[in-house]
Parts: sequence; structure tokens; C-alpha cells
Amino acid sequence: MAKLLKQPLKLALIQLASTADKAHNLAHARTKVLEAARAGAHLVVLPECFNSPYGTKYFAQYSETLLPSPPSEAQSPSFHALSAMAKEGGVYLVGGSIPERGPPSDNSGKSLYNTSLTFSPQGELLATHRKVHLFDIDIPGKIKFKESEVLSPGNKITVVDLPEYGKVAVAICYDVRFPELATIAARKGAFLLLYPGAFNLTTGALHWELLARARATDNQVYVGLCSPARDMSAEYNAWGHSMVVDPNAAVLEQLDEKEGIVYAELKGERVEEVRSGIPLRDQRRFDVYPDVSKGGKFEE
Ligand SMILES: NC(=O)CCC(=O)C(=O)O
Repeated sequence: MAKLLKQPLKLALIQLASTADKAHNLAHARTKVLEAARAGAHLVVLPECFNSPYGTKYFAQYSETLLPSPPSEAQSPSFHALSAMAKEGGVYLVGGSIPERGPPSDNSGKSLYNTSLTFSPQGELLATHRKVHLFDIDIPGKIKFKESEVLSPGNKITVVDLPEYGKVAVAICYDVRFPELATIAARKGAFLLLYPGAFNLTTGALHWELLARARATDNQVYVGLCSPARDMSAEYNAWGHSMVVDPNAAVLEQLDEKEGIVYAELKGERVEEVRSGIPLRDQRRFDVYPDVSKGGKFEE
């Protein structure tokens, strides 16, 4: 069977310290992406909302228009900055996420999205992922957040082909809580699930590592979670702890809450070794439950 990951890949997750100043954030992201590229990274990832503060009241103010594609510099300075950093560094770049303004995807009339752009080492746009599961939670006394007050959800699963390496799935933060999305992406051949994300101090402590390791265990793939650095003067305090987990759910590297870069060397043999030791792929019972990756529906 052909390897899912064709050759070793050095992954870098940038736990970026962002501010309220978009131009500064873009310039700072460039410095860190080029640092990762100089360190030999082939695939570099930025955090969720890396160019803005994270909060429902900021999405409209920081939003950019991506359509028609490619947008002009005035429509989307972040698109152009990300494309240029990927090209300058000669790396694949998953550009975290940015607030996007676009036509509404449903009848809510809401026209803002939380959107991730992936670029090739030549600076070409390879994929766009709009956050599918919006972060709506209410834990009394701890945290209440409702992205759906202002955002529309995306409607597709995003798997990007990096021709020299293989397929990578990109989703955003709260999407990690939904195992179907990860399983469909893995069954479509992804060797790595990447989630730019900004968990908080309540759920981060409880679930961040657990979910990364769960998605790796379920699917026997690498998982990368890339957070902003924590800023206690901001309204939303990100958990940090960007991490890479291997296909057997071992945490390969993890940061604390401060700015930094996590590096990990991903190998196709490791995916194969884990899958041949515990051969879940040959043991599924699609006679008992449907194959969600083929659009199967459960019938009682
Ligand atoms: N930005 C997000 O989607 C946050 C998700 C989160 O904190 C969670 O607990 O899930």
C-alpha cells in the first residue's frame, strides 16, 4: 500500500503573540514564518485569528473580502501577506484563520466567516476552510461565547494535497470536537489533521490535549493544534500549549503559554507502524454502522 506521507516532513506550529494592530501582526507573522523556514520547516502553521484579537465584537472590524479570488491588496491585505510569506520562505503555509466577509452561506443573512487560507511554496492559494462548527458555549461562571451571533458556518471538509508529501486536513479550533469531520478527512487519505485554534483557560485545561490525542487515536494520524500565545491583558485569554501528537497519540512536542514555535519531524513509516500494530482500518464494521466518509446514513 502506498505511504500516506511520501517523505519526512518538518512541521512548525507558530504560537504567535498577536495584538490589536493588524499591520504589526502580519509583519510579526512574517518574521516567525521566515524563522521557521530557516530552521528547515516544510509546512508552517499560524493560529486562529492570528491577525486580530479574538472576540465576536472584532470580527466585522477586522474582516477582509476574499472573493472574487484572488482578492485585491485593498480587499485582503492578509491574503497577500500570507501568500508572500509562503513564497519568501519557500514553505507550505496554513495561515491560521482570519475574519472573512463574504456572501451568506445560509438564510441567516450573516456574512462573516472564520476562515483559514493555505498557500503553496510558490505563494498560490491551495485551499480555503471556513470554520464548520461555530464556537457557541455557555459554562456558568466560567465562559460564555457565541460565534453564531455574528458568524456563518462553513459547509465543507477541507483536505489539501501537498504533492511531494501527501494530504493534510485543515479545520479550525471548535471543529476538533467533532470526530466525524476528522474521520472523514482521515479516510480521504489525510496523514495529518491541523487545527489552528484558540481554546480558553477553562476548556483548554480540560480538553485541549485530550482532544488532540483522541483525534490521533481515532484515526491513527498526526495531529497539530496551533494556538495564539496567551495575553492576560486581552479580553479572551488563549490556552496556548500548541502541540504535535503522533499517530499513536504520543505528544511529540508541546509549548507552554508563551510565544514560541513547536517543531516536529513527521514520518510515513510511523503512520504505517501504528496502523499495522492496531489495524483499525481493516476492522471497521460497515455492516453494523455506516461509513460516514462515503456519505453513509444511519438507519434504525
Ligand atoms: N476558538 C474556539 O473555537 C474555541 C474552542 C474552545 O475553546 C473549546 O473549548 O472548544
